[in-house]
Amino acid sequence: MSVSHSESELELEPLPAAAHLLPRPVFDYFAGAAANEETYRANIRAFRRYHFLPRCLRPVASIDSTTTVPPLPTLSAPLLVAPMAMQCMAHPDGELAVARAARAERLAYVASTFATTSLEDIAATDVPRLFQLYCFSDRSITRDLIHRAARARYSAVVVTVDAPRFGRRLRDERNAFQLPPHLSFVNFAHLPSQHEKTTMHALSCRIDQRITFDDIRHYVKLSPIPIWVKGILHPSDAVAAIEAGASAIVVSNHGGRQLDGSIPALDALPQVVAAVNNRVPVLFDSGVRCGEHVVKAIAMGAAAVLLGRPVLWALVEGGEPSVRSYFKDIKQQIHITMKLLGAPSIKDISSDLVTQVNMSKL
Ligand SMILES: Cc1cc2nc3c(=O)[nH]c(=O)nc-3n(C[C@H](O)[C@H](O)[C@H](O)COP(=O)(O)O)c2cc1C
Ligand SMILES: CCCCC(=O)C(=O)O
Repeated sequence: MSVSHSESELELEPLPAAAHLLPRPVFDYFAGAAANEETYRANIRAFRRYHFLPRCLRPVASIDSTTTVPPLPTLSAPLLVAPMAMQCMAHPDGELAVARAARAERLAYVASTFATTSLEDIAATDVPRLFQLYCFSDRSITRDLIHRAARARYSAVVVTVDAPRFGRRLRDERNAFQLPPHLSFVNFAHLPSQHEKTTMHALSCRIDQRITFDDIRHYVKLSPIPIWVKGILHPSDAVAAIEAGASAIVVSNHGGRQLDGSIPALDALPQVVAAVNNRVPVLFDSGVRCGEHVVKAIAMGAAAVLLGRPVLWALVEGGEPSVRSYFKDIKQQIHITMKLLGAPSIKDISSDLVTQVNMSKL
């Protein structure tokens, strides 16, 4: 029997309640991905191809999921909130609600360059924090953002390298998606042009399409705080980023929002981990939907995982309390998974505890 496209989508990821609470163009911006959204779906499906190979009779009465990814303070679990733009479209409290929930649960927050709350106001929540940076052709803007992040005591700057331009997002094109008029890109409040402060296209046109690893080297020298690189899939790029001075790598395909047809991020992880060879922490995002996914990524070499869209759905549903209860839920899922896997601490989640299904035998 043939399954209709929408039924197979629902099996992959049930439609979040947020779908009914948001204006269609906003929901589509959050949920959507590039072109045919194949990579988006493949990211989530990839987790089904890796299975746990649990160990038994190990002492699991107490589970410790605390994790340290320098230079962040110790986290209660290996979880960060992925940088996601324009969170005030999801809820009036936007970035502040998510940051406060993360702080309460001792998780870290990555603030987007294109946030609708200033990086200084996010810092005032005192959440363990990183600042995600898009590099602009006008280098004074980029330098200014780095120095502001350092002054606001962000632990590191996370440079996104998979978006020299934004992906071909057909839903946004169809909806002529724009930031709603009551919001603006407040990190750019000082720019003279009102148009640029409020128009996604105008700002994104300013992203530097010529940056190379030499520029990463340049920003590493210039930055008072460490530089991480987000959006790596190719192992050679991971090595080049480390040689340029990156202190951590985030394996990600931007949740399928950039190059459709890219490898599922989970499939890219083991080779990057092997190439990095413990020189710096490797983090992971794209398609993580539950605690079991987090533990699989850790077993495959990730030091920690960034949570994307599910955080937005919780934010839409009920602001800070809903985000906090989402964090509690996923931490509980991680604890149960670790217990049943026979891995009482994060360092016990070794690579032999996950095995890839041999597709030819299925
Ligand atoms: C609505 C939305 C906005 C995003 N904005 C940014 C951003 O400003 N900077 C960035 O580096 N990544 C951004 N991302 C990508 C996320 O950081 C992350 O890589 C992605 O959400 C992971 O995929 P998942 O949500 O399917 O798990 C965004 C993702 C979404 C869904
Ligand atoms: C203009 C904001 C774009 C943020 C982004 O990276 C994304 O939507 O994926």
